[in-house]
Amino acid sequence: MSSTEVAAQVANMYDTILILDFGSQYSHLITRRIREAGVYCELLPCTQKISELKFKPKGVVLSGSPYSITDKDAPHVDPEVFNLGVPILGICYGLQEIARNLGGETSLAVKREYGHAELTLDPQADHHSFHLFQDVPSPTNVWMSHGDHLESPPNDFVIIGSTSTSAYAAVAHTTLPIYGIQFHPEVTHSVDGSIILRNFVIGICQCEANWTMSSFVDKELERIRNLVGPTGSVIGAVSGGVDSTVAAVLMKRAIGDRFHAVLVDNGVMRLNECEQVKKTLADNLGINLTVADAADLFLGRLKGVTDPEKKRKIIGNTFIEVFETESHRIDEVSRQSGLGPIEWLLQGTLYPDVIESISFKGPSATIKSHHNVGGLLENMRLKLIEPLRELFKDEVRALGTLLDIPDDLVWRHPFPGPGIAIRVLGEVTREQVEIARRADHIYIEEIKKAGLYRQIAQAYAALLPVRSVGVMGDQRTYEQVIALRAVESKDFMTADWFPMPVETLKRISNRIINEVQGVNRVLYDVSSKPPSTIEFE
Ligand SMILES: Nc1ncnc2c1ncn2[C@@H]1O[C@H](COP(=O)(O)OP(=O)(O)OP(=O)(O)O)[C@@H](O)[C@H]1O
Ligand SMILES: O=c1[nH]c(=O)c2[nH+]cn([C@@H]3O[C@H](COP(=O)(O)O)[C@@H](O)[C@H]3O)c2[nH]1
Ligand SMILES: NC(=O)CC[C@H](N)C(=O)O
Ligand SMILES: [Mg+2]
Repeated sequence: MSSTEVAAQVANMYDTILILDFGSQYSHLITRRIREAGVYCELLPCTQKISELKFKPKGVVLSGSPYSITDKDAPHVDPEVFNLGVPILGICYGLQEIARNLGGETSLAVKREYGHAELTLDPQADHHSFHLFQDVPSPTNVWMSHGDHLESPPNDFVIIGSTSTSAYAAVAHTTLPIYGIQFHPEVTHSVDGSIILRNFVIGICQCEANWTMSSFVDKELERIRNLVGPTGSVIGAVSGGVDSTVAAVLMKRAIGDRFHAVLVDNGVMRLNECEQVKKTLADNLGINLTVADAADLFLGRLKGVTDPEKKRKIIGNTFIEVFETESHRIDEVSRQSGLGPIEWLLQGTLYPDVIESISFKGPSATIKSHHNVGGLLENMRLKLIEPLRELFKDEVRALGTLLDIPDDLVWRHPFPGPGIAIRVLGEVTREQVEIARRADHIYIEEIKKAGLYRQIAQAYAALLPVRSVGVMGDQRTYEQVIALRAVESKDFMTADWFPMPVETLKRISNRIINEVQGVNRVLYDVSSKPPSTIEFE
């Protein structure tokens, strides 16, 4: 089954809003806000042919765009969208696109408008039974980001809101449920933006607000069972991270022991991590788990390697090799015990990955080659099952809580596939991994003690490939340096360094230097992303 077919399956189970993406940097936020209103929505590129749509939306949102509507190569929507007979909301470029299709006029603005604006509502002007601005005070603060504007709206459109610089900041058709707004309701700077979007999807499109994690669980369990059938078996790699754990627990609920989880001990996991994951997943959550001990194999292949990309490639390729060997073994055992062959591979793909891959803007430049299980499929001839592909990270966390996964796992910071290997700069040896591991363990322990863990998106200790001079017990030391990294981030695409309290830093530095042999200096990383990245390699 193709991934669009899977998406359509889900879209057909809920009242769904279709968001057509013209490449705006805020498009995914429209999706977020609508989901927060409890309504399911799908983001598709603006080039989507309406006749090829696999579900019937209850309403359509046209996003903003970096293009100017007057550009020769500007993207345009399939005009059939206006014949769907469902409500339409155009945001910024989307408004201009509505005007272009329905006979209005747009032009390049004299001056760009970026930032706050005060929107004054004209309640008289909205003739529809449900008002787009229901419960919104007038004036209200909105966020503008545009160069072009409406010169005149199409026939039968009236103004329902304006600002001092935009006469047509909000317009509506007098009889049809078609709306256009020049500002961005999806960004938090538009203070009543969420209410406006909720008014559109629930009040105007009349969607049922049934997108909740508990309804998702019921429907998803049913979908998985139908997909896999009464005898099918599924295999999946689990890391102990949030995504793979939630996906694994969902599979366990759906098909029990016909789901086989594999944890690869690559020798570069955190301190005691493999034992802990085994305890939680197998002992507490009852998942059918195999731990493949491949630490020697990984560390052997990493010997003498210092180049970050080479390390990543070695770990990625070795991971695939180990996982394949394990899955053949499990397949064999499964056949012999009468459970049937393994036909499916579980992946913890999330919605941001899906958005990225269908992005209207196309793929972005490779900064680092991320290791995940994507490379497995070609050789394995397994069908893919991705129960989280409709969810954002915070939805995955909510789902995890609902599935009774312990809090410390649900709120765990992300951990990269290549693990500590990309946090030990220079050659990765067993001894170096051990130093980084111990320092990291102390660091995280103290962050938790200080009650800061949840405020931080990701924190870890890296071991730098340099030595510095120190003095301990009147003796000269010449030892290594630990760098502490902690960042705040929503999506890990951009990040700011976390302002760690000085007292906490003092305690951490003191403990690391005293307790971790081989370290005599601790630094705190104050670089944001960009221009740095979150990981050192
Ligand atoms: N050591 C490992 N053993 C088995 N599978 C792994 C290992 N490391 C990574 N994976 C696989 O690679 C996938 C991608 O890793 P990723 O870190 O993005 O997700 P995660 O670990 O599930 O969650 P999180 O993002 O919270 O760390 C995991 O979901 C898991 O399937
Ligand atoms: O599963 C993963 N496999 C990888 O190879 C990998 N490399 C980086 N990361 C994580 O991605 C986020 C962004 O990291 P960077 O700013 O270093 O690119 C951060 O959360 C990183 O921890 C990885 N995750
Ligand atoms: N944010 C937007 O959608 C901007 C649309 C268009 N690029 C403009 O400048 O008006
Ligand atoms: Mg991980």
